[in-house]
Amino acid sequence: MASLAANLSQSGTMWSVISVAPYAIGLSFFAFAYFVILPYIEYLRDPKGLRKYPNLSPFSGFSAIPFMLMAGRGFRSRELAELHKTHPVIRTAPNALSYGDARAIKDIYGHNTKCTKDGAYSVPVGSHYNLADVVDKPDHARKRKVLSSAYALKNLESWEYKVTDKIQRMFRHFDKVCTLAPKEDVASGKVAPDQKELTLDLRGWNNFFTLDAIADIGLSEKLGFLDAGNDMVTAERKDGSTYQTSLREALYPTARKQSYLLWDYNWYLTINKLVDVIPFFKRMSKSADDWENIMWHRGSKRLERYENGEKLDDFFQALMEDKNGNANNLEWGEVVAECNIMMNAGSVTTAVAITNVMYQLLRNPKALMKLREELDSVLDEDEVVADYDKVKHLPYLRACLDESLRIFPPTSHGLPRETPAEGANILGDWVAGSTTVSMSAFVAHRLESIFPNADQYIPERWLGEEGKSLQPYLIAFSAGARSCIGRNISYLEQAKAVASMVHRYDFALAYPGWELQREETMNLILGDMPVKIWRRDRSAEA
Ligand code: HEM
Repeated sequence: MASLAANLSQSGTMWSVISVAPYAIGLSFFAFAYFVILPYIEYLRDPKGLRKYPNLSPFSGFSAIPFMLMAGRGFRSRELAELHKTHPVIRTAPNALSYGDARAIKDIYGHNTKCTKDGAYSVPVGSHYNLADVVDKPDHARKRKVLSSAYALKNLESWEYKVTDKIQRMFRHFDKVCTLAPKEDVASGKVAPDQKELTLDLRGWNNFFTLDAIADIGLSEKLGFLDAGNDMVTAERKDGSTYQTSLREALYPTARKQSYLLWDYNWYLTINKLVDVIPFFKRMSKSADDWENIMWHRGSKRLERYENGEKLDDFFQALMEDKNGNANNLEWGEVVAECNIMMNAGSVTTAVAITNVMYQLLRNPKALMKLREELDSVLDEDEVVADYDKVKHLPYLRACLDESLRIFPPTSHGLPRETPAEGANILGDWVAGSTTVSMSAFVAHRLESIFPNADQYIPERWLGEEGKSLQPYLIAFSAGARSCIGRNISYLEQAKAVASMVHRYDFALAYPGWELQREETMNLILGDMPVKIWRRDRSAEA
């Protein structure tokens, strides 16, 4: 009986295999034809004239997969920078060109460009666009007008006290974990400090700082990460239930997933769901939900205060009403979307920037010394947090910040733009309509023709008239109408934080030659930065 049943089930399995086989074969053939043969025919047909450009890989003319795989290797722009040394234009995908010549900056991103943001921005959008992902030019202009008062310098400087407060809180922790001043050989970076004395992860604390600061500037919200020493926050599901989660764990993996998958716009949404069968990607999707839920909770709490008539001095207030108190009448989804981008773009990038400068200064003691001299000449000896008025025009401080933004731009990847329907002239060449074009800031900043010894940290290059003439090639904040609206907030945070840290403390890296780990997602994010920290001893320096 048992063997009859086994035979029956075996023959049943066989029949079902036989009956399914034609469909499987058909499907495979269809997939092969759709994903390989047709794109290859299109590649040979070359209706847009893109075949004249060298391919990133032999497959790039008919598939975006090689470009997607590059993301997995961790630093796409660095690989592109190498390739662009010999090729000014590279075809990275069937419909995408990467540029490696500084003249392309104006053509692609400049004020007069006809290029717009491409599918990379619109495809993943939720219910409402925010200022950074809106594609339509008039809609962008409308949003930028509403938001420009929120981001205006005048508002910004009136919010300085919020940044001061966060630096004070950060320094309470720094003071607590300060170690004893080391011997000269450790202080000068020649000898590794005792590993037990690496009491501070500077990268983590810079991130707590920028998150606490932007939450206060934006939503009058006290996240309290600097007080707690961690980034646990409340998130709220749409059914009203709440839970605790790590903010950075919610924020970073979402960008990582997009950087792997977001290069075939037609298939992104499908691929994005399909890959969730793999736990590695599934975890990233959960992070995206957590991020939405965090922002939903924060936004709702702030709305409650607004509806209760509280007039708070923050970005949210400026979103809801113009300076005369007239309602802006934005839909609630749009308000949440703007808060979302402000918290996201407004924290990650500046934390990366501050960490990078500190890292560069520790690796370049002469630059650090020069900066100290400049700071000591304007700050009182016992001044804990640098007053922005005193440091905002210091040329060497600004040069240190800009040189760091140059050598490792926090948003490093090529920001994709689409040529208008009628095509566009780029580098003197006509490029057909609806083609994706981009130039990575990392690639632009490593051009030897503009930045000699481009791999070296040389703040002096930004000084004087010569330095001024380099500014158009610093595209860490992008360029033109879609350039960063938050750059002034960022410079304020960077200048105050770096000046105050350098003025009050001394640091040593984990060992001579220690390097900061970087991973390029949409941003160039950083690994931990363990340091030994101690209070500066001016008498010993004299
Ligand atoms: C070092 C710090 C920063 C860097 C390197 C940076 C970089 C950039 C870049 C490259 C863009 C263009 C993005 C694109 O075209 O896709 C951009 C746009 C934007 N950034 Fe920043 N950013 C920084 C700080 C900030 C801060 C502090 C905020 C907000 C408080 C902010 C908010 C925005 C917004 C809203 C946009 C979109 C602007 C538009 O399209 O009109 N950023 N940023």
